[in-house]
Amino acid sequence: MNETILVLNAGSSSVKFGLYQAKHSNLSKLYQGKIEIRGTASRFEVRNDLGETLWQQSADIACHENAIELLLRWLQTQAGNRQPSAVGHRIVHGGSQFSQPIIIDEPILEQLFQLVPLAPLHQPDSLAGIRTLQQLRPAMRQIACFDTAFHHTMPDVEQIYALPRHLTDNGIKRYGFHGLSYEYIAQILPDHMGKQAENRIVVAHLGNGASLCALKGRKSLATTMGFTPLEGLPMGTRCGNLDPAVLLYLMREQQMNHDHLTELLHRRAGLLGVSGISADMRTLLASDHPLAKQAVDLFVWQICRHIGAMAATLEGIDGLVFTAGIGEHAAAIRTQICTRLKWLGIELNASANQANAARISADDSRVSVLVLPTDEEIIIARHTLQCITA
Ligand SMILES: Nc1ncnc2c1ncn2[C@@H]1O[C@H](COP(=O)(O)OP(=O)(O)O)[C@@H](O)[C@H]1O
Ligand SMILES: CC(=O)OP(=O)(O)O
Ligand SMILES: [Mg+2]
Repeated sequence: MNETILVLNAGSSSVKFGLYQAKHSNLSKLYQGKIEIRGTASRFEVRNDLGETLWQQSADIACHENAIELLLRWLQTQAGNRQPSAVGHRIVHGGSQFSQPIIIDEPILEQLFQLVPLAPLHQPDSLAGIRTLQQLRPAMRQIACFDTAFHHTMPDVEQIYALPRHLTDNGIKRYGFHGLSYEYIAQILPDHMGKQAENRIVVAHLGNGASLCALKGRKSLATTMGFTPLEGLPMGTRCGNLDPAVLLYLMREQQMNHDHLTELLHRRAGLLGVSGISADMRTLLASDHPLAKQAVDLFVWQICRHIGAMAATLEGIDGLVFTAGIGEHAAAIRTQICTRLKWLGIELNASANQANAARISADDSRVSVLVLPTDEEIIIARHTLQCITA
């Protein structure tokens, strides 16, 4: 058995990818990289198995399909005979139907298309990627790995909204997302915390999309995202929690229809909407504009509130883990969060935090605070390998 597996992780602001060589059940990484989709300021980066930068270029990329085409061209010219024989996709919404990775066929793809309205920033791009590959590489097996799957362990009270029963029965309930990232963190947590990993842990996945997950026994007990990746924290361009009556008001008083509201809540709100400057945390932190500061303040304020709620759900907190673009790199944001959460028993080690070290809590901190780079791609590669060898 010798397979080369390509992993595609379509995020809301990027396509991350990995190429892995599978020999029997062993996976070794060949390349990992990222295409940041920022129009004319887009960047394409590839690292080798040691994490060293192998390739960097700026690019003009308008959408995820452009990004995948660029990646396939790069693989064709640079990856020699290591061309992928299977591809694993991160699929953000699996609805009630999918709780396990699955080989994609036409009926499954049709079911996934029906979930597009439930993840408008992600699902269309991942599914377009699947269609592109079906056309360009028809022989390649394609596997779907779901962001929602990890949260199937959440208790019913966490999954339901206070809505009439028939709506819950129709699938209008809380699914949770970033599950492939939480699955990775849950797997590596014992390496950093030993037996404490089984205790009450809050993971903060803070990227362009942002959510929290309460882990107990390394399983998901609660999360901030719900029916769609719009609920919970404010994000790059998403509003997070909102009084639903705001929508009723906008529909009635400003004649906003479904398309206006989708655009407003998913693409024009969040850090971008509040600052009027950018959805990108790097830009906001570098700006001295008062509205950039207010957007960052709101982000931190809401994260702290929700970490408090997660700790209440867990009946205490023993560990806090930061991950994803902002969580892994923005020391200033971690400082602001941890300073406000001192009352929970969190003490930061300032120099470790500045260095993005794995453990950033002070030795006498009751709560361990960690920074753990996520790796959704390796989780997808493992699931993909299991699926094609099953
Ligand atoms: N060095 C950094 N400092 C602050 N924020 C950063 C840094 N690097 C990346 N980010 C932020 O991380 C976010 C993207 O996170 P990421 O997890 O890659 O997103 P996604 O997977 O949703 O596309 C952006 O808001 C970006 O500004
Ligand atoms: C679910 C989600 O918001 O994903 P991302 O953060 O990659 O956009
Ligand atoms: Mg992401």
